[in-house]
Amino acid sequence: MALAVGMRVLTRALHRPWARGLRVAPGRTGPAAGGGDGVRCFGSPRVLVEPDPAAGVAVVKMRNPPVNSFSLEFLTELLISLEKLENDKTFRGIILTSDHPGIFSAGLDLTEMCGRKPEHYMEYWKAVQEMWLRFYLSNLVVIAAINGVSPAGGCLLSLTCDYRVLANNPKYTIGLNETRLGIVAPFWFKDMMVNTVGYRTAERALQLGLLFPPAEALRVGVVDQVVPEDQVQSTARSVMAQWLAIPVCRPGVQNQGLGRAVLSPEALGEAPSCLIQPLAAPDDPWPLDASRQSAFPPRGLPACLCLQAPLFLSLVRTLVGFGVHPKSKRISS
Ligand SMILES: CC/C=C\CCC/C=C/C(=O)SCCNC(=O)CCNC(=O)[C@H](O)C(C)(C)COP(=O)(O)OP(=O)(O)OC[C@H]1O[C@@H](n2cnc3c(N)ncnc32)[C@H](O)[C@@H]1OP(=O)(O)O
Repeated sequence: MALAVGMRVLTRALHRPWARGLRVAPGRTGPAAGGGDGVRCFGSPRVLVEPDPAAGVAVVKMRNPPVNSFSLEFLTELLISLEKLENDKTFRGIILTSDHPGIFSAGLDLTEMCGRKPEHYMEYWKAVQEMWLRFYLSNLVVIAAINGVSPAGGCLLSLTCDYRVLANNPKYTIGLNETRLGIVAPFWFKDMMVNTVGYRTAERALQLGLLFPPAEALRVGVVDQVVPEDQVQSTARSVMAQWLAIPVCRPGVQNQGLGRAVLSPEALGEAPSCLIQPLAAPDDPWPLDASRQSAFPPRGLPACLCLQAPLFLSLVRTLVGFGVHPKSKRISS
């Protein structure tokens, strides 16, 4: 199904350039409607923040219809909300969830990744990386209350969190399914999965592009807890309370070298530039660019999903050389 949707979206974007960027999220700008106990919600058109200052927690709800895909606008608003909360000493934790139960996030916005100018790909890719790094390195405790399907980038976002609670609905699958779309998960997606579920499970999951239903997701460890749908929020709240009872939870874990394992001190220093380069060097248009599709057309894949040589190398590195990337060595050491 994901493959079919991916193709549909890409084809549509290539043929209807006028439609790009027109998905407007409904909702309020500036301060939003009042929350419970007289506390005001705030946020932006695509991200709603429901603060609970007494608990030191804010619920961050993604609302970028129809599927909470990571458009550039959405990523920007999400990061601004995160920064606001980080800069406000009232808050020590956030619960990340979707405002549309049924879909946590469809991941990267496929319409951002084709038919655009190279500068756009650079900007978009930087925003994706920024999202990953900022959530992964946040000084706030982040709990994912996953109330819907969560493929690819949606899964990545939840992997940046300290704890994942998934609603027990067989439709709510989660995983890195990129290979099913004929694209490859960047090595840092892979590293996040390796850190979470271990090497062999991650290897198989990425190669086959597996989307795990709840029971399976729990078994392999992609999520930490599976609960009835109506208990996702309350469970996330109690987990948060547990974390916040630890005086220095996030920094403490980092100092012990337990969490945030992908980002060793060296990796942190070099992350932004070294991550951008492999996929979007200035003279190397985005691999999905329709104008450069002929170099590597794997049989059975539509032209718009064909990989270019640099991406192909990256694919080989991920699939065949799983674990030989320098960053993987850092993880296992
Ligand atoms: C070369 C690239 C290099 C590196 C990138 C690698 C990393 C990539 C990471 C990613 O995240 S890629 C994106 C992967 N995402 C998916 O595979 C999800 C695809 N979507 C779905 O499976 C389903 O849409 C769904 C999320 C399960 C929801 O299903 P539902 O039946 O509820 O809705 P429907 O399929 O009808 O979709 C509604 C609407 O939304 C559009 N859509 C869906 N996904 C995306 C998306 N990722 N980006 C942009 N738009 C998306 C879909 O086309 C429909 O639009 P329409 O109503 O106008 O037809």
